[in-house]
Amino acid sequence: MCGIVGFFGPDDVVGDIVIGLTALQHRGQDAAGIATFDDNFHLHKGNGLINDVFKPKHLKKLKGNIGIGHVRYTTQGSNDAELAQPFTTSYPFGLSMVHNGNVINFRQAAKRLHEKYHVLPKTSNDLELIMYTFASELRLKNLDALSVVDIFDAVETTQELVKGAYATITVIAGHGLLAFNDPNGIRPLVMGRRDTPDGPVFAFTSESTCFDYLDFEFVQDIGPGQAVFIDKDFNVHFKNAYAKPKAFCVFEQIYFAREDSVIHGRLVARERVRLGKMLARKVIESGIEPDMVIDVPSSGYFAASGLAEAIGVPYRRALVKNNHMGRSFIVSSQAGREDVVKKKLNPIREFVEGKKVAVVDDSIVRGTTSRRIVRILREAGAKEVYFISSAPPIISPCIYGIDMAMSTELIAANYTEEEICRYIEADRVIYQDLADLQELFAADKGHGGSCFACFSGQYPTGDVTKYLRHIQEERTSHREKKEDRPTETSVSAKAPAPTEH
Ligand SMILES: O=P(O)(O)OC[C@H]1O[C@H](OP(=O)(O)OP(=O)(O)O)[C@H](O)[C@@H]1O
Ligand SMILES: NC(=O)CC[C@H](N)C(=O)O
Ligand SMILES: [Mg+2]
Repeated sequence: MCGIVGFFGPDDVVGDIVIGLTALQHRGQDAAGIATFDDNFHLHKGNGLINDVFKPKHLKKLKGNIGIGHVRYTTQGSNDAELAQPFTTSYPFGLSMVHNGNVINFRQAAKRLHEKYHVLPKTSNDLELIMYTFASELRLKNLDALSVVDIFDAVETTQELVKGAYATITVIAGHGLLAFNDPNGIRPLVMGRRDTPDGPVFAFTSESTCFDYLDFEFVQDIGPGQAVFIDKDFNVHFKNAYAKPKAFCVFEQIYFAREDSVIHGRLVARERVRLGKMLARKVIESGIEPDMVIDVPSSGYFAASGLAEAIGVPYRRALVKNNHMGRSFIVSSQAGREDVVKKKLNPIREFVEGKKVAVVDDSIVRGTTSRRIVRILREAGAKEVYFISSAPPIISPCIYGIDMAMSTELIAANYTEEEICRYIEADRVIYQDLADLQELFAADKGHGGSCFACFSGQYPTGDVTKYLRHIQEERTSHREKKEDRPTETSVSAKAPAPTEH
């Protein structure tokens, strides 16, 4: 996943961009980049967190009243700084683009770029496919009198040709700021506005939490296939939604997005409490009788508190997180993920000693976190440990921007619940039911359609068998080359062989 922002107003926007990106740091930790435009594009990007990449001397050079920013969590190509976003191209007009998501017809789109538009992308970042397809379509218009219709026409052709998930923001130099989403609206993108004495500032960001920090009014979500263009006179133009069914990523609600964001009318924190409450039925049916419910920080908290409330068992924060460690799940190697998990969480012995503990996390993906948590809780004296996931078993790769691209690395795709329970050394593992999750996010409940592909194997963009095969082969050969072989506890190249304890 990545985080994207774009701002356009009467004054320099770099300050807003930095604050916006900082609020989105949970969406990407590999790299960060900002491009602004005054008479020229000013671009700075590099590997690391916002505070590592942007020093005052860089920010000083990022002049202009229009600009975009990106925090990257790699899903295509390498982690090299060269592949960090934004990307820019000088023709037509000068364009700079960022995106969140993942293109799934990479080869076909690259071939078309080469054969039809005579463009050779410089890197293996899928952003180039979106940007050059859009740029090439725009080039076919009358550039002396470019109209909003022309821009939306080029967007629509791009949406037809480029398959997958992509929420995008583009600066069109001298013309304005454009945002558009893929036809299914898989990734989040919201629009906001702040009025100043000198005129309005418009913003597009991955999540609404940015607007709270920046004092912006939320205007609307950018829906499936929708595009919004702010022209140079600050007029706002809309291209309506695409005819495809909306398939918003439900994993954003479960894990990825920040709890204080509102996405498609739903406050993420509230949905997580609901997910926790929904688990009560399964917990009661299982016959376990925990003395306390605890959460796995950071993202297990709201579900844990919901479950505790629903089953009438005290909630305690009994795992302390080292706030200097980021998200483990978005670290790109298994060894790195294990290292983060190890340094990140520490149990409070006095709270758990002699207790039957129900520990709630948002999800079990590769099993790295859950296995470690159960172990440290036992070492701290817990009598029994029940591991409870507010997400259903993740059985299929995500091909839309969350880096769980191979089924071999998904523990639930390869093992039964009993085997997983033995592997993580828990006394019981309980998962959310998929049917309950689908009921909570049903189309008729205001959310308007969700993507459940990682839980159900049903992909909203059609038959993706070829792409899944391609990505499995590519990742496996990449890992073999890097000799990132599985460690004893690793599930990165093949899910673990469950053992008895
Ligand atoms: O089964 P795994 O492969 O370990 O993946 C699942 C874990 O990864 C995420 O946590 P992460 O540490 O990334 O972020 P968080 O601090 O926001 O919970 C998620 O919240 C789970 O705890
Ligand atoms: N997670 C994302 O949204 C990644 C965007 C893009 N595919 C990249 O790797 O840079
Ligand atoms: Mg976690």
